Amino acid sequence: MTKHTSYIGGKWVDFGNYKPNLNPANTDDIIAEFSYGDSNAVDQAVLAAQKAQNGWANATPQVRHDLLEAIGVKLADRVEEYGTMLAREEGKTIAEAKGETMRASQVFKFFAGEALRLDGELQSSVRPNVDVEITREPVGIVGLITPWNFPIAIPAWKIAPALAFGNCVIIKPAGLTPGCAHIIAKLMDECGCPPGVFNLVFGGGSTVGDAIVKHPAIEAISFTGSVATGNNIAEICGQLRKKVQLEMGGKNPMVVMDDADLKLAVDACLNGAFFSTGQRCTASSRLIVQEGIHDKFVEELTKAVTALKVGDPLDSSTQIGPVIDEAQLQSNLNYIELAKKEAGSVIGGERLELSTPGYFQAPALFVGTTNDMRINREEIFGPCASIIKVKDLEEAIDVSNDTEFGLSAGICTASLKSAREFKRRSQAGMVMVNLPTAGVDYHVPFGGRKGSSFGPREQGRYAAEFYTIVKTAYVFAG
Ligand SMILES: NC(=O)C1=CN([C@@H]2O[C@H](COP(=O)(O)OP(=O)(O)OC[C@H]3O[C@@H](n4cnc5c(N)ncnc54)[C@H](OP(=O)(O)O)[C@@H]3O)[C@@H](O)[C@H]2O)C=CC1
Ligand SMILES: O=C(O)CCC(=O)C(=O)O
Repeated sequence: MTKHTSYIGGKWVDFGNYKPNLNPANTDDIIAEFSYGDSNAVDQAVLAAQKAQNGWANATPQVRHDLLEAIGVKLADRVEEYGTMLAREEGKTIAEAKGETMRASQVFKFFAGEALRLDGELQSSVRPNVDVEITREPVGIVGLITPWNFPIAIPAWKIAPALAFGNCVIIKPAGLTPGCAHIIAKLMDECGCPPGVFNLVFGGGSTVGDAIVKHPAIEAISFTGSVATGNNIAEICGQLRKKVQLEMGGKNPMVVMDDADLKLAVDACLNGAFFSTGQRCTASSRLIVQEGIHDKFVEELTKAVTALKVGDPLDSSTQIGPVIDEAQLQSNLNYIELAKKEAGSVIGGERLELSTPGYFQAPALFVGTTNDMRINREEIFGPCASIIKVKDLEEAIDVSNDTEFGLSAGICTASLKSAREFKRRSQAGMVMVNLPTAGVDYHVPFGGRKGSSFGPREQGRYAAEFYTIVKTAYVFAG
C-alpha cells in the first residue's frame, strides 16, 4: 500500500495514524494511505514557515515566477497521470479531471506572470516636496483550507497567488481528497521550492484545520467549503483580527426565457446542474423557466437527463461519476425523498448498483416546484435540480434573487435587453448569459455575494487584494 506523509520545512514528515483514501466509484480500490497530524504538526509547519518567510518575502519576482512556472509546466506535462489520480479520488469523469488539472497548470502559470506584474502607485502629497508611495507587501504566513470537489484547482488558485506575492503557505486539504494536494507538494519539492515556503499538513478538520485557523502566527485564512464551517472560521478570525476569505455554498439560479434557443438552454442546464455530479458550488440547482417555453423545456431536459450515462469516471463514455461518499449520497437521497413530498414529480434520483461498489446516483430533476420549498432554499450539492415556473422576466429576477446565496446566476435568452436587465439586477458575484452557471475562467475574479462568500475575491489579479497588505509611505525630499 502506498503511504504518504505531510510535507513540512522541505521534508516528508511521518506522524503515523494512517487513514485510507478510497475511490468513490469502487471502494475496494484504496488509492493510498495518508499520515494524519494534529495541532503539533501545525506548530511544526508554522516554525518552518517562520524561518522561511523573510527570505521568500524578499526573493526576487523572478525567483517566485520561476517556481510557479515550473509547477505549471509539470502539471501540464503530466496531465494524463494526475488527471487519472484526480478522477480516481474525487470521482469526476476523466475528461473533467484532466480539464481541472490543466486549469491548475494555467493558474500556476498565470500567477507566475502576476509575480512579475505586482505594481504600486506614486502620488503627489497634498504637502510640498512630499511623495506618497503605495505598495503591496506579503501578508505573512497564510493558512489554506480546501474542499474535496476541486481537489487540484482550488488548492492551486490559493497556493499560487499566496506564493507569487511572497507569502509562505500551510495547507490542509480535505480528508476525502488528499492525493491531489500530495501531487502539488511533490512538485514543490521537485521544482526546488525553498524549505518552509510551502507546507502541507494532512489531518482532520476539527484538529489540523482548527489549529491552522487559531494559530496566532498564521496571518490570514483562505477557506472553501461548507457554510457551517465557513461561518465558524469567520467568527474565530473576527475575534483574532485575522484576514479571512471564504467561498461557501450556492443555490444558483438559471433562468430560461421564452425566447431562448431551446437546445442551448437544455445543454447549459444539463451541464450546469449535473456535470461533475452536481458537486460544484456554482451548480445550477434552480432552473427558473418562463411559462411559454416551460413544457417543451421540461420534455427536452427530461430526455437529456435520463440519457446521461452514470458510471466509472475512468471510462471515457461516462458522463456522470459517483457521489463523493456515503454521507453525501445519503444526504442527496434524503433531499430526493423530500422533493417527492414537496414537489410531487421527481424524475430519476435513485441509488444505482453498478458493477463496482460505489456511490452512484441517477441524476434527479424535480418538476413543479416553488421557490419557498426546502429543496430550493438549501444547497444539496449533488446531481439534483428543480424547475420553477415563472410568468415573466420580472418574476424570474425576483425568484433568482430570493435566496440567502449569491454566487453565480445565469440567463438563457435571445434578448439583449433581458440579458442586460438580468445582469444588472442579479445579486450574484458572477453572471452568465447563454452559458452554464458553472465553469469559470482562471484569470478573472471568482466569488459571490450574500451568504456565498466573504472577503476579497479569489483568482485573477484581484487575488492580490487578499494575499497582500497595502503600505502607504510618505517621503520628504527636503
Ligand atoms: N463551496 C464548495 O466548493 C464546497 C461546499 N461544500 C458543502 O459542504 C458540505 C459538506 O462538505 P464537507 O467536505 O464536509 O465540508 P467542510 O466545510 O466540512 O470541509 C471543507 C474543508 O474544511 C475542513 N474543516 C472541517 N471542519 C473544520 C474546522 N472546524 N476548522 C477548520 N477546517 C475544517 C475540512 O476538513 P476535513 O475534510 O478533514 O473534514 C475540509 O478541508 C457539502 O455537502 C456542500 O454542501 C463542500 C465542498 C466544497
Ligand atoms: O464552476 C467552476 O468552474 C468552479 C466551481 C467551484 O470552484 C466550486 O464548485 O467549488
